[in-house]
Amino acid sequence: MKREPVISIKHLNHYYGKGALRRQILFDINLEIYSGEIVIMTGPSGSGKTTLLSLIGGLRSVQEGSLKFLGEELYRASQAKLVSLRRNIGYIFQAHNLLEFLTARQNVQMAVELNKHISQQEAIAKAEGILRAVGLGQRVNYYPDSLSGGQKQRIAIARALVNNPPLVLADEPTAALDKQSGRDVVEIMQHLAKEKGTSILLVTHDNRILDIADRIVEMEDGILVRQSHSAVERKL
Ligand SMILES: Nc1ncnc2c1ncn2[C@@H]1O[C@H](COP(=O)(O)OP(=O)(O)OP(=O)(O)O)[C@@H](O)[C@H]1O
Repeated sequence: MKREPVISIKHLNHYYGKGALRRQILFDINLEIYSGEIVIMTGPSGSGKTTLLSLIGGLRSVQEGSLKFLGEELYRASQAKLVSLRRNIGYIFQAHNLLEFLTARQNVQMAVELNKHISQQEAIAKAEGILRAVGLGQRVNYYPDSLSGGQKQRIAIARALVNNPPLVLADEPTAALDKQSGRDVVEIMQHLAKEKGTSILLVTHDNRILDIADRIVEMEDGILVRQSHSAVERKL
């Protein structure tokens, strides 16, 4: 039986600008990501990685080609469909985007309460549970300001994963961290993803974390120039 990919991209092109200023940024991208796979995307600055990530995340409209998330076509999808898609994706960015006036637990709890009609007690229990899983059980009532960069990034991971999304998108999650904190952060992501069967697409310049990937894809001038085949595809 052929497994349905979480993400399936075919002949995707993308352009910025209008008229004479219109410039093609992505060229004929083809990529599939399967359930539970960790895919790392590398490539020089300006090669189009963030653009591709934002298209996959439903943060931009697909202009040309096909991009399917769990079998649902995003090309010509309505805004309402994109909004509902975003609920199924966890986002982790370099700037962790935590709310400074909320504690670690409240930052995570808010993500739970946005998505589901569950009681406050349940939301608190879920938030505290995942904060323990990322090693912050002793810090649930701390404000981000009083935590280290690595600890803040772990809150962002907890927030991205707390609703068990099928896909997590991470853009340079270790860029602001020292070597050990960066390593800890990606190992926590790897561990939680494998435990829950979450797929992760992670953009990075950080060569020290490439070994956590099941597959590495490389972007150059808007073209996916190299991609190793995943174990899942090899088995098909
Ligand atoms: N909103 C925009 N409008 C016009 N051009 C843009 C826009 N966003 C990005 N670009 C251009 O598109 C190209 C690809 O940018 P993108 O941010 O996707 O690359 P990247 O590989 O993620 O780079 P980095 O590693 O530096 O984050 C760059 O030349 C950039 O200047």
